[in-house]
Amino acid sequence: MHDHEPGNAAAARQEASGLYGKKLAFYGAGSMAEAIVRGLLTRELTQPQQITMINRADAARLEALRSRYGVQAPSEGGAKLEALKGAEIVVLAMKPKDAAQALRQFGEIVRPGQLLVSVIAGLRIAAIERLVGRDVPIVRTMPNTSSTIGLGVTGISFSERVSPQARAMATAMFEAVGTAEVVDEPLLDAVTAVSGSGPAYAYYLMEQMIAAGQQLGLDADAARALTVQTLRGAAEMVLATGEQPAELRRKVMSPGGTTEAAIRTLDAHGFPEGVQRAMARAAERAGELGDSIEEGLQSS
Ligand SMILES: NC(=O)C1=CN([C@@H]2O[C@H](COP(=O)(O)OP(=O)(O)OC[C@H]3O[C@@H](n4cnc5c(N)ncnc54)[C@H](OP(=O)(O)O)[C@@H]3O)[C@@H](O)[C@H]2O)C=CC1
Ligand SMILES: O=C(O)[C@@H]1CCC=N1
Repeated sequence: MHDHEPGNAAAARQEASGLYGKKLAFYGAGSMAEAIVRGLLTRELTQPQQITMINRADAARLEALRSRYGVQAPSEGGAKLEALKGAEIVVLAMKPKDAAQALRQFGEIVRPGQLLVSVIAGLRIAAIERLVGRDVPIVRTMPNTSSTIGLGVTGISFSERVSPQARAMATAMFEAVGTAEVVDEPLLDAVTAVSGSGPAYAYYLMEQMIAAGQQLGLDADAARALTVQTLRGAAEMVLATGEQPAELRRKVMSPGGTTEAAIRTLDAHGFPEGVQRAMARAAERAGELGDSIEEGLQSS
């Protein structure tokens, strides 16, 4: 799937990651699972026949995944369980509200040596251990959907049981679809607020800029093209120059000019405080999701 590089680059990545040839089961086959699968296949880190995607009920979704990626996506219950049992790496990728039940089911069939990788917001390593056993190595992560195009960023933390090789493999899995930062587990809720949910803030800003551009007389296509390239260019400028965003902003803001007028208006409408409050609330919500999963485990 990767057209513009010599085959030996893919082979080097495959060797470095240790993922190639490993059986991967995605327990949950929604947006986030698809983003990772697509990224892994595009980077040729593994092959479609090594991947099984499992959901609860949506057969049309499974058919779409089979035809889009050539992965295994069984619809029959026994085959789903077999795939979970047989996988060397199981990626937990259902919504937090569905996690307790799914983990309970997995706890009955888990076998030693399997590596569990969770992408579930809020779900703590201790809660996973309670159901599947303390001997199972667990990787808790917070990726984002930009993994689809290899531009994701993922926060990662490990339980004590994760071996150095498994740490390297899990990190390589997410580096294959972007960049990865290892953080202490409690910081994953902050990562969720910054980069897990973050693409949505950028899209929301784009929505508002496109709508405002249209109000100012641009047609929809022009407003979209100008907005998207502007945000892309701004992100690339921060990376390419290494300068602080505040510094780059000052270079755009001529004294008494249009940008200053706009930024003052944003400040008057509470933009900085709004962003800070929004992200604090996202982090808090991640904690609440974790709490509610643990309450579900207690009531079982
Ligand atoms: N979307 C995002 O931007 C990000 C999401 N995440 C995390 O990823 C996880 C998944 O999110 P997302 O992909 O958006 O969610 P989706 O709703 O798109 O997908 C959830 C998937 O889980 C499946 N599922 C639910 N319960 C079970 C079960 N008991 N057994 C098997 N499959 C099950 C669903 O199947 P069915 O449709 O058949 O019910 C569906 O395929 C969440 O925990 C979220 O916190 C993390 C980072 C970013
Ligand atoms: O909104 C959510 O809960 C998930 C976690 C981060 C992005 N999507």
